[in-house]
This record gives sequence, structure tokens and C-alpha cells, in this order.
Amino acid sequence: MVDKEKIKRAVRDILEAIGEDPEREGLKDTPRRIADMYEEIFSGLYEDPKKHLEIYFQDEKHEELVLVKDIPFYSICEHHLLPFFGKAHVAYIPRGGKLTGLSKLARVVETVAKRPQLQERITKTVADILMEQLEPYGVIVVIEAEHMCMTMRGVKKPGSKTVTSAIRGLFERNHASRAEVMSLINHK
Ligand SMILES: Nc1nc2c(ncn2[C@@H]2O[C@H](COP(=O)(O)OP(=O)(O)OP(=O)(O)O)[C@@H](O)[C@H]2O)c(=O)[nH]1
Ligand SMILES: [Zn+2]
Repeated sequence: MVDKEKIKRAVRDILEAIGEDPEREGLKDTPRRIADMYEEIFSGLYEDPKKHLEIYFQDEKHEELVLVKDIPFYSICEHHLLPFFGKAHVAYIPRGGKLTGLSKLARVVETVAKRPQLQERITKTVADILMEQLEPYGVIVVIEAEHMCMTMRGVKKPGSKTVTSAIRGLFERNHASRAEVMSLINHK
């Protein structure tokens, strides 16, 4: 678990360092609020995302595409500790009855996102975990996100979107299947 006392001390220090008074009414509970918030938004550091994929529906013989798209997610960029957020799209073709619950795909995204992250690493990690746990024919993960570190500061490009993808298994070779998934993702 996160060390809340340490976070509180650090936030107090930051407030002082920017020239604020950590004792003033509006700020006096801020270190505690941030410690509670960090516990929540970094909870993925203390969870193994694989655990969501341990149980599957063995009796179902579905070996066709499953796509859960537009999964909203929020993460924190590890360079600036500012939010980045958007949508994840997760597709796989199950093999040998290893079909997971649809919500579990969203749970994997959530657990991986709740850490100091890079968008590329979330994308790759989700794809690799699915490949490892479900041993499907293939996986595609596409993530589109807006990075606050690129909008409210720095280069200041509000509205710019970063799109990352990870392609595994059959989709690496089969261009038609890959194109089908991409068109389903892009179809609003
Ligand atoms: N590849 C990648 N880069 C990211 C992600 N989130 C933030 N960044 C980038 O990380 C880089 C850090 O660059 P630095 O030059 O070390 O930091 P900086 O001086 O704050 O950079 P600027 O944002 O350009 O002002 C920036 O280009 C960010 O846009 C991400 O998820 N993936
Ligand atoms: Zn950043």
C-alpha cells in the first residue's frame, strides 16, 4: 500500500516550495486528500492484472472475434504526474474455450492504467497479459488518449490525440482480420 504519511509530508513540502501556506483553511487538508487520492489512482501498483483473467467460460466454443471498444480509462503520465485519459479498445479471438468475461477486459485495462504510466506501456502490457493468460489466436489493443502534459502545459496542443496499438498472434499475419477489427473500432 502507498505510504500515506510520506505523501502527506511531501505534499506539505511542495505547497511550501511553491510559496503557499499549507496551514491556510483551503489547504490544510490537502495533503490528506492527495494521500487518499494517490491510494486510489495508483492502486494498480498493488494488484496483479492477470488475476482478472483466471476464470474463463470453458464450455463456450466461440472461436470468433470478441471486441470491447470505447473502454474509458484514466492514467497518470510518469513524466509529469499529470493525467492522460481516453478510450481503450480490446479485441481477441479466443481459442479452446478460453473465453473471459467482457468486464474482465475492462478490469485489466483499469488495473494497468492505475500506475504511473506511458501510453505505449499500457497498450503493450494489456496485449501481453491477454496473450499469456488466455492463449488466444490473436489480440489487438488500441488506445487513444489526450495527455494533460501536452495540453495544459509544455507544447500546449489541446485536442491532440495519441493513438497506440499492440498487435499479437494471428493479427500480425492476417491483414484482413486486422483491418476488420480496425474498421469495427473506427465505426462510431
Ligand atoms: N512516449 C510517451 N511519451 C509521453 C507520454 N506521456 C508523456 N510523454 C512525453 O514525455 C516527454 C518528456 O519529455 P522531456 O523533454 O523529458 O520533458 P519536458 O521538458 O517536460 O517536455 P515537454 O512536454 O516537451 O515540455 C514529453 O515529450 C511528453 O510529451 C507517453 O505516454 N508516452
Ligand atoms: Zn507527461
